Amino acid sequence: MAGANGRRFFVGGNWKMNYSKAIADVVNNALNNTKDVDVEIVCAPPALFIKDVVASKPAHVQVAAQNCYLAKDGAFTGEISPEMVKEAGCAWVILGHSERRTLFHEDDDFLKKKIDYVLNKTDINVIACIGETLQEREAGKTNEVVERQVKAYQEKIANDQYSRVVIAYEPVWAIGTGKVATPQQAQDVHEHLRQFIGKNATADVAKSIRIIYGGSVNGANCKELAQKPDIDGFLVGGASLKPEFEQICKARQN
Ligand SMILES: O=C[C@H](O)COP(=O)(O)O
Repeated sequence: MAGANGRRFFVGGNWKMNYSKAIADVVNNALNNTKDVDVEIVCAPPALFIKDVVASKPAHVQVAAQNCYLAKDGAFTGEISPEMVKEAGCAWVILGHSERRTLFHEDDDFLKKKIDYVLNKTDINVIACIGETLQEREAGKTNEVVERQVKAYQEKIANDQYSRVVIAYEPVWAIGTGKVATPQQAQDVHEHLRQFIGKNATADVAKSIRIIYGGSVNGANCKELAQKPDIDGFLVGGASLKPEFEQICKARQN
């Protein structure tokens, strides 16, 4: 069921390079208490453990890969294909996380090819990440940077494919730092993005696309962020591995 604005609240848990049976148990226990909550929940464990999570997760929870390549198979050492992601039981893939952009040099051009492949060759949904660095924010370039990043994705998204895409705005300076964007800082960027996305698509797309926030979201700050009209959910790193993930999934309800 969608919220009053027509957009269903969405919470992703990006486990990054973290996994143990104990962590999976903690997350499953937290998520077992979210069955009756009107929220779309997606967990993204490391690729090697996707099948374990698919086998043990509560039924209402979906699974994502943290990354994928842009071919079905072949000589691409170390990569996994969208088709493999699908076969393992994922409905989603995260693309363009800032750690992929910074540490593994994935740029807008490469990411646009990836989203093109995923949307057109498979039925997997995409969490498409964007976000500015601290230097870019301090230079007053936040809107310019997120516009460039989102436009690259938009070049490959047809109007009827936006329902398969969630945009994750994750300011790099807020990721893993404990320095969360204020609700108003996040709202301002989300509102700007919604308008910008509409210009490159349609008014209906602007109204319906879900734009989620990521960067030091936790059980204590999630409620205030969730009250903002253009924040449609979260992409959570560290706190998605802890019992407080339950509170984050319930941020709109409590
Ligand atoms: O994908 C998640 C983001 O990188 C946020 O990570 P964090 O919640 O640990 O700051």
